[in-house]
Amino acid sequence: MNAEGELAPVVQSILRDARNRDTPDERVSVDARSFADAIARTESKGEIPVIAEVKPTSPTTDGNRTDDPVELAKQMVEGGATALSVLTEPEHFGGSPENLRRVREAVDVPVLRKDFVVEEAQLDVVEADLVLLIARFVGDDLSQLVTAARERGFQVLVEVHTRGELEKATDAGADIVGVNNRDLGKLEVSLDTFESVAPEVPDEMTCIAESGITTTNDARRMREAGADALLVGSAIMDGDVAENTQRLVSA
Ligand SMILES: O=P(O)(O)OC[C@@H](O)[C@@H](O)c1c[nH]c2ccccc12
Repeated sequence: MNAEGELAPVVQSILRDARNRDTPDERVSVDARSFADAIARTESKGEIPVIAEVKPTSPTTDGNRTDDPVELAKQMVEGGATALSVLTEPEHFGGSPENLRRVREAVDVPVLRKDFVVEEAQLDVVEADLVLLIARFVGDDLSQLVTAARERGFQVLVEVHTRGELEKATDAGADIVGVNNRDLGKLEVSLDTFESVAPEVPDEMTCIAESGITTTNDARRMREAGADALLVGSAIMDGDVAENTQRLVSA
């Protein structure tokens, strides 16, 4: 069975849509805000680096948050977010490249583009300080795609879910990895995933715990397991965004 056959049907349709979307002819050239520096600034204040995610909805979320993404982003920064993640996937996450463009203009922290990038031309859709590449979806082209993204000036976050994928990420020269606690096959979340994969992450890599982090306990648990930063969407989007961010930053 190929990797796609093991994916939840909704994830298969997300990938199909991503491949069929139009891409620009011109390459982007990004002057990226340093993610490492942003982490260091947060650490020096004795706070937990949190990447707060502007995610209007998702296949595993009830409802759709329709507030202006720029307002949400500003509140996240006010709450102490080290960086922001902005969904650009329109069909299943209510995102857009325009949301990212506007958010990046309105804040001065690094901004991650959250989408399902599987081929080079998709990189040119919009500028961002970091771009996400999901090891499971990119397959054998990971190393080429990492290089193509860096040539454009992006910092690259490679997402993994297993030790095998971590090895692929390492082989592809990744220096920032995110361990996704969500299994994209079943869409189930378990924080055990990070605890099992993180010890294998080489020390010199920046290691991010992704998904399913809700409470201050979860945040501390991920830090103890070796997370340099936490990527949090739903728990921040649900309610007062500034307050939710602040709570996790000072967990
Ligand atoms: O809302 P959560 O459980 O805090 O998760 C945030 C983020 O990790 C999640 O949105 C995510 C992780 N990897 C992705 C890839 C594509 C889209 C979304 C994601």
